[in-house]
Amino acid sequence: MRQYLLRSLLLIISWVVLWRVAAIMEYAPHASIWFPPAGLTFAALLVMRWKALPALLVAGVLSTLWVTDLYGDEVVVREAVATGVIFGVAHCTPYFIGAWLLRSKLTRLGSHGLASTIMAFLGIAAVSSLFAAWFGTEVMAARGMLEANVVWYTWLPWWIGDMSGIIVLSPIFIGLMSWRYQELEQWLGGLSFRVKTGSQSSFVWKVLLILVLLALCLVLTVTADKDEAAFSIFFLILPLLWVSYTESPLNTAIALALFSTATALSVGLLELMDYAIVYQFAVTVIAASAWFGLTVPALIAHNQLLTRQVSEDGLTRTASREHFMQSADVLIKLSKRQNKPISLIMFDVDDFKNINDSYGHIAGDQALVQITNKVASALRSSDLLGRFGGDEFMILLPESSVKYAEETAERLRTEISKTMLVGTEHYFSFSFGVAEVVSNEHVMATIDRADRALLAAKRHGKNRIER
Ligand SMILES: Nc1nc2c(ncn2[C@@H]2O[C@H](COP(=O)(O)OP(=O)(O)OP(=O)(O)O)[C@@H](O)[C@H]2O)c(=O)[nH]1
Repeated sequence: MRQYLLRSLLLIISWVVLWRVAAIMEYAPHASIWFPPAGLTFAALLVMRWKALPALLVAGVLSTLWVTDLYGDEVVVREAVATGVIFGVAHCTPYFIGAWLLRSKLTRLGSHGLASTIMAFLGIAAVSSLFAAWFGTEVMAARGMLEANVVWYTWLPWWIGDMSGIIVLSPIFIGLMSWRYQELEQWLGGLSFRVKTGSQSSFVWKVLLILVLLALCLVLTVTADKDEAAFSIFFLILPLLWVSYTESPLNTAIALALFSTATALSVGLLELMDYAIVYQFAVTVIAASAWFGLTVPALIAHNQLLTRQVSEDGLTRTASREHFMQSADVLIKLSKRQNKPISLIMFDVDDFKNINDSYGHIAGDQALVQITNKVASALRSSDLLGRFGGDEFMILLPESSVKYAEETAERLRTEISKTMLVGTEHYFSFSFGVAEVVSNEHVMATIDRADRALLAAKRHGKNRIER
């Protein structure tokens, strides 16, 4: 309970402070370039659910009391409190529904849905902020805080301000909260806001570059005083996408927060109110694109993982059978074009079943890993080692005659016969079958001949090489 009260108090203070900061950046009555409290409301409702509502309502009341003071309105405190509660309900209801929808979608998506997570977040942010702006302006008009004839032109910037507040800032608030609410990470679709250790200097340089470019765009707009100059801010999408491709989600969230705060503050300081809507759209569009940018490294990493899973044997990390066949096909064609010999070794662990039976299957697995590591370290980097299945492996030796392949097999046989299964006194032994790829032969035909030679080695007493 104490922890809940402390969290609620922190939420109220943060919300009111952010609201006051946004009020400094107002460019139309009740509409600022971007509205950070909307981002906090959305993040709080997403993470704390209904438990965030009391604190948000209190924050709504406090800000209403303050706004009447800021605008110099003469309002009875009791009336202002009632307005605050109604405003709080109008503000929270759309975000509560939006956060609930996003949360239930995220829990269904699991850990591979980063692109869908981001798409759902952006869509829900746009729709829920639309309703929040509509309800908010209607409440203010109904309570006499906004004249009916200005509702329309207040509503649109309010919407864009709230939307950019959510799109730009909710992720950083969610990130900060995810340090306390660890279960969050499970349903962020692979988005991790954990602080990465290591040098941050390249990130700092990127942020400085973004701020310098932003300053140049703003100076250009002040000097030229033309729409075309104001629109130059959209070029900042490039460095911000660069950040999202190369940095962690937390750093992307920090860069977006700094960029948007600097933009919003500058519009007020440099009196660029005529172009405020351009900056609002720029901040929102750039943030939305940057969030999508985050999916690219995640998709690449996922792709690499899948590629590794299909090209490597899961246990021994040697080439999978499919990958071996594909690579062998290419290597054989290359050798034939260069008129160079290419050979194949098949080998099988002798009496491997005994290892499983005597020491268990886990020890059998470890034996396979130990054996393949040993064999791989004794081969050239151009040789290809693959698992045919069970305890049977194959090696393709480019630029090698059958004689060289036999010598290699003998070297491996001698080496292996001196090797013991870790933790036991069991010495390994292998049988080998060797064959050279003859012209225009498919790799399967060579494998078949090498396999028959291997069977002959087994028949002739094992721990030997046959050709
Ligand atoms: N631990 C473990 N065992 C495996 C794996 N794949 C296959 N095996 C077992 O390996 C054994 C292979 O036996 P065989 O090749 O038929 O016979 P062997 O005991 O090696 O005898 P020879 O080949 O005649 O020397 C079987 O008992 C399989 O169950 C694996 O990935 N891990």
